[in-house]
Amino acid sequence: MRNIALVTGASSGMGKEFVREISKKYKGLDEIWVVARRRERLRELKKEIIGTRVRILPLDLMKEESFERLKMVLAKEQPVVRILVNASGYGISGSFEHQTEEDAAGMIHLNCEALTRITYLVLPYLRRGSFIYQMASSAGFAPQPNFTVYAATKAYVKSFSIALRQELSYQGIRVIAVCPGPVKTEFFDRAYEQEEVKFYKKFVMAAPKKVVRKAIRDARKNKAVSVYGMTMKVIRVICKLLPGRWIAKIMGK
Ligand SMILES: NC(=O)C1=CN([C@@H]2O[C@H](COP(=O)(O)OP(=O)(O)OC[C@H]3O[C@@H](n4cnc5c(N)ncnc54)[C@H](OP(=O)(O)O)[C@@H]3O)[C@@H](O)[C@H]2O)C=CC1
Ligand SMILES: CC(=O)[C@H](N)C(=O)O
Repeated sequence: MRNIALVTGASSGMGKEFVREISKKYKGLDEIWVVARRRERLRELKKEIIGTRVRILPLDLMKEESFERLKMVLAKEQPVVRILVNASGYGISGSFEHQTEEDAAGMIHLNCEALTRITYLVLPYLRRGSFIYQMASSAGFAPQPNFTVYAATKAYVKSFSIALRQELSYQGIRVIAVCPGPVKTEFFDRAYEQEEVKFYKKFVMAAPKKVVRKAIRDARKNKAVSVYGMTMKVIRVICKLLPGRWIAKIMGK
């Protein structure tokens, strides 16, 4: 029986960092399966990882055939998935009306639908003691004008993860919603292509390695949500205390 970890969004940012950390921190894994569109990036990562085999699955999770392919590979290999990390995702900032229809729908497609389908496909291969890391965001704590669709997708991921965690707790499978604030990755190149990254985001920008290490520690403590940094923890409490429409008003200004 082969024990594996499956990481989506592994070609950059937090997905890539998860692969690095998993290879060091989880003993007894035979393989790490890495998913993203950029094959070259995945090859570079494979070369870097020592001690655990890396299997490259160059898949576009916006395309139907990718799910068929993953389903087939899982059915053929019959692995035990010890860790699933859903880190593929993107965001586009700016007002809803100035966004392209493709992007507005695309964020929902990748951040919500693909993440849900991957979780569903992998579920039969998880066992007692397995972990699911879902990349949500602090953007999921409250509605965010000018990041409207993105924040809504992350509210979905957070809600989905917390409910699923409860459902799977009886099988001894742990689900954690990872909810960092701004993290220094390529995410911002695409998200803020049309405008400057907000100064307060630059101010609290975290290193991906620290966010991922904290997520792994929190998952081991069986936490439902992982939030990196004091600022984001305070923001989370504020978002719990104030009505969403107030937060939206403040953020909108
Ligand atoms: N950076 C931040 O501040 C924060 C990010 N997050 C969330 O964390 C997750 C990871 O983000 P981060 O690491 O920052 O971003 P990156 O842009 O660095 O990484 C995104 C990953 O998603 C993959 N991806 C994008 N589109 C597709 C697709 N169609 N099919 C398959 N894979 C795809 C990319 O690979 P490729 O292009 O090769 O396909 C890449 O590996 C996202 O869900 C993001 O929303 C949450 C909180 C904060
Ligand atoms: C990109 C993110 O998800 C981050 N939490 C932010 O709000 O900037």
